[in-house]
Amino acid sequence: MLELKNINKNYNPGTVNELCLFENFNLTIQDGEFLSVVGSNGSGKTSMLNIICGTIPVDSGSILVSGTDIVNQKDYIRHRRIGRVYQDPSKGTCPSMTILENMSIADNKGKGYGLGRGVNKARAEHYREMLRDLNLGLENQMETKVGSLSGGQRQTLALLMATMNPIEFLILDEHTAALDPKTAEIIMELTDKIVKEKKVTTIMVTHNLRYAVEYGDRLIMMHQGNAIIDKAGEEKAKMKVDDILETFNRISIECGN
Ligand SMILES: Nc1ncnc2c1ncn2[C@@H]1O[C@H](COP(=O)(O)OP(=O)(O)OP(=O)(O)O)[C@@H](O)[C@H]1O
Repeated sequence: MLELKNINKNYNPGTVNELCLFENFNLTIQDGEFLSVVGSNGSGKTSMLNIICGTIPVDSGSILVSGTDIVNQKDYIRHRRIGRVYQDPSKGTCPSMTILENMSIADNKGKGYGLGRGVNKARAEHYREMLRDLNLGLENQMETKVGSLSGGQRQTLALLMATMNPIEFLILDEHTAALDPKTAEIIMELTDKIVKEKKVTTIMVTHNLRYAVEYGDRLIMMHQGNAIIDKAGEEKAKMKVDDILETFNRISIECGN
């Protein structure tokens, strides 16, 4: 179980740009839950992910993983149990290295081999099988530099690399936003397959309301650092895109936008 407890976060404290984003923010995510997160620009979605990953510190509060507070744990330690895929397909992979080299580095993550562990025939064959499953023909391009792949191919590889080793949390930060509709659909189907197979606790931030409604077993909507909608189970299954749009429209009117 992942628990954010009484999280407080001020950006630029003591300056004219001070922003109190989270004030006693609480969120509990069950093991194996697939949580979709929607919300307007600036509502705090990415900040929440960064707080979980440890890339930004909190002012106060706890982040409990199975009851242990990791709030002071360094980000590189937390990353051992987290796979993260970003909006930008160029993040999460190294463009000047081949597919094979990229996969080898991802495979070595958290295993303490450093860069010294080479790729033997068996490992290369294992990667080839994983790539073959994607049906993108990447298994025949293992010596191709990742920088020459299309955005969709690269994002697929980034997702595969983020999840190829056992992880406890999969963090998806608008990971389909830069893709064309067909490729985005492929990535979402692959995401769903991976989440179900690995039963990994997943947090997916998306502006695609249809994906938020169709995928996952819980949905929250963020607004000014709060979760103003939180639906799971039957309630989530019954949700429609129009329900979320209605709330979006209501809060924009309330905020005078
Ligand atoms: N490092 C930072 N320093 C100062 N302010 C920040 C920082 N990161 C985010 N913010 C501010 O915090 C607020 C929330 O930003 P955040 O990126 O978390 O929102 P978001 O919901 O992910 O938005 P979007 O949908 O546009 O990606 C914004 O007002 C943003 O300007």
